[in-house]
Amino acid sequence: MRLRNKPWAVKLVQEHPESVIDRPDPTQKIDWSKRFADISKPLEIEVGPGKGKFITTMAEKHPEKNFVALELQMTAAGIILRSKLAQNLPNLQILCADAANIDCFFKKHSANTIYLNFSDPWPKTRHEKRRLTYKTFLQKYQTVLQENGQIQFKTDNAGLFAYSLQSMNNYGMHFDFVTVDLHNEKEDILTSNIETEYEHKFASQGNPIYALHADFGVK
Ligand SMILES: C[S@@+](CC[C@H](N)C(=O)[O-])C[C@H]1O[C@@H](n2cnc3c(N)ncnc32)[C@H](O)[C@@H]1O
Repeated sequence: MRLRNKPWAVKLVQEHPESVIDRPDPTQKIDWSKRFADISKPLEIEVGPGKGKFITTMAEKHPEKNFVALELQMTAAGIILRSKLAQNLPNLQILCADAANIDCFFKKHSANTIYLNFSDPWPKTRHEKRRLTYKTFLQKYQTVLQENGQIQFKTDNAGLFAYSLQSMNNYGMHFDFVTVDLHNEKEDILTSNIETEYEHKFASQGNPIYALHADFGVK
């Protein structure tokens, strides 16, 4: 998804370096202890949050955790920042960067969950390496996640879901939860689900939502 460029979003990002790290140097680790009031809280990362409904809702509901929104597009980063400021979410930081460098920005084994929500499907075989569940991405997530840390993935795209199951299985990951119809799951699963913008759109069109939780097992 490519958002139309919004000059106000770029300006807002530039005015708030305390909340957004804009295209950092991948050779330098980020000192997150300078950005979160309490670094001992569990850290959760969403890769590709888009306009950020999921991550801002999570940050609001879970003040006992720290969140990082890792988003490629500056306009999306600005939209998330606007919500962060409006909702007053000190436990949310925005990292405007490519997830291909995720292992450069976080200490080893420092996060306990990585969320991949409605990632771009890149259906052409020649673009396989860009899919956020390609093996090189899985390897980087493994570096960043704690032992028993989880990847939580949701999509409306059957092809990307099948591909991701296969890619994670080939990598030796364990599946803790898999569904091909998240919105018709049991009540407790439904009540804990936080919808994303894409999820709301596709589910309201009657499309099934696929989801999985997977971990790398104890190394
Ligand atoms: C299809 S949108 C989904 C947005 C949101 N997660 C949702 O469910 O509504 C995918 C988002 O992932 C971001 N993205 C794609 N590749 C990325 C990468 N390598 N690193 C960081 N963000 C990425 C895009 O900029 C876009 O905002």
